[in-house]
Amino acid sequence: MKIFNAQQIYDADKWTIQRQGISSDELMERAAMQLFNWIHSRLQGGGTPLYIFCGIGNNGGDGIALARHLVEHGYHVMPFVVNYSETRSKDFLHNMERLKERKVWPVFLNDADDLPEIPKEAIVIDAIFGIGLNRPPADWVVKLIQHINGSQAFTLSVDIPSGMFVDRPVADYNGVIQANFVLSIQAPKLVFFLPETGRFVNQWQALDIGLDPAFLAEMSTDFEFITKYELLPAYRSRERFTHKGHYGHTLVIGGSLGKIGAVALASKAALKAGAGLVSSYVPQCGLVPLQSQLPEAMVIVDQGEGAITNIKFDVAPTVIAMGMGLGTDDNTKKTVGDFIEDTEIPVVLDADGVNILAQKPELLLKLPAGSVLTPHIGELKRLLGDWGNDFEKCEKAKNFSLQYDVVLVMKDAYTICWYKGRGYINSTGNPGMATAGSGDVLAGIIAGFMSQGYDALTAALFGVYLHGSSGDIAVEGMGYQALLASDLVDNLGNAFLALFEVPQAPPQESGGQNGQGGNQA
Ligand SMILES: NC(=O)C1=CN([C@@H]2O[C@H](COP(=O)(O)OP(=O)(O)OC[C@H]3O[C@@H](n4cnc5c(N)ncnc54)[C@H](O)[C@@H]3O)[C@@H](O)[C@H]2O)[C@H](O)CC1
Ligand SMILES: [K+]
Repeated sequence: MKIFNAQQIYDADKWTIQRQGISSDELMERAAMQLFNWIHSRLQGGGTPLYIFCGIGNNGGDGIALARHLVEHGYHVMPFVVNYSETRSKDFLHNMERLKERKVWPVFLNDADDLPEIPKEAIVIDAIFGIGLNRPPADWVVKLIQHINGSQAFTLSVDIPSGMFVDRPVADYNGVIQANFVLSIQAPKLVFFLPETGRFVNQWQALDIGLDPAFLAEMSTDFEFITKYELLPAYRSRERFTHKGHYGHTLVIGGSLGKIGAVALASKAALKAGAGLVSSYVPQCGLVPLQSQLPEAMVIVDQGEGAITNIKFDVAPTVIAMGMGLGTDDNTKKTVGDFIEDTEIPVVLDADGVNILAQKPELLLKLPAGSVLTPHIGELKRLLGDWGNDFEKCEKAKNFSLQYDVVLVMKDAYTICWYKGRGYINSTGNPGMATAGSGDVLAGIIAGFMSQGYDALTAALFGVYLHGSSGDIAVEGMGYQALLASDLVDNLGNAFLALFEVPQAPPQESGGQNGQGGNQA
């Protein structure tokens, strides 16, 4: 699902109005109907008071039109106009007239003395600012936002939490609506997925208002939200007359004394992801533990006892997953550096592998074509240097991936994979996955996909998605705290099966429990 910027949304509006021969007012009416249907199907006409705070732009217009539908269906509606400007939009004014025709007169709020009492059992509908916010709100509007946040009432934001810009960092963290739920018009916004702004969005759902599909399909976007529907066309089924040689050979290089488990997790994950063969390259201390716990993998031992000191093997892997549990021994760093410099086999570099690149940036230019880096936030900082905010972080990550022609997997609550100037935002995962070994499993899955012939980007997208999906399935049976990285491996088969489950109802683009969500690896 494409993620549009504000200009693209305005362009799509214009085009839709022209192409479909409708007025902008009719488009707003579609948005209001979708908002109404969503609320009505949940409240079923219940008597909960609905406090609707509307700005004077089109976001406010959505709110006023919604108020009319709710009034017509007998809801207990308390509409307010947050009168922050004299420049009202045409469709806002139009909907105000319609509401007044129904003998409903919103209360106008003009300054901080006007803040209404909001009972905590009320539902607040926030339609103050939408994607048109272009400067920090006035102080009294910030006070209103704080007042709403302090009310403890369930808060539903229309399109985007008010006070949040759609394309730049928050100006004042105390001046943004803390939304329990966001009903986002047509598509989710990038800011829902970045940690600094995403924390204001607990759950969200996109409401399709029928913007011209051909126009949307043609528009190229900087970001895409990856669900199984984006991935399924790239899935390769297992053919009958094939053997293990058709599915490639993953070599996992890593481990040091006390950290052999990382290699075991990555190796098993690669096998579970479908690699035909997996070899694990470890120091000598890894031989017995690996052979005894993972009989399906072959083990190659380095000459070093407790750490890898001189990488040498005589197999011909399709892909190499490298870095998990390596440690920081000087000999290890040297042999890994030399190896990266010489090899032409695509690598999936994780953990200490990434740190070695950060220390020796000259190696970045030597990375084999089709390689993938999977840093967590700390490793990313070592690689890119610090950033001022999430937008700057994204810009740096995008440029890094472009400069070195690698897939950069930026692991976070919503992991973003960067390639060729685009960011692919993952939709699965949960905070239970913030646990030791989770990243080793991810690197193994991605390598397992690459070994089967998937290109690096597709392998990364499948890997990140299935890793998160496996975590989501696992926590259903155990909760967040008890999740272990090995549960992610054990549930990978179920995650594959879930790819092919047909939903009972048409798929709804949604995401959520953001305060609790994320596929931290
Ligand atoms: N296709 C769609 O997604 C549709 C979305 N709709 C809704 O329209 C809003 C966007 O409406 P817009 O009028 O452009 O902006 P806002 O409602 O966000 O209003 C802001 C308004 O006020 C001015 N402004 C900006 N910042 C400030 C400030 N700090 N203080 C005072 N005034 C400010 C700005 O110039 C705007 O005019 C979108 O979010 C959806 O909710 C349509 O209903 C249907 C199509
Ligand atoms: K809003």
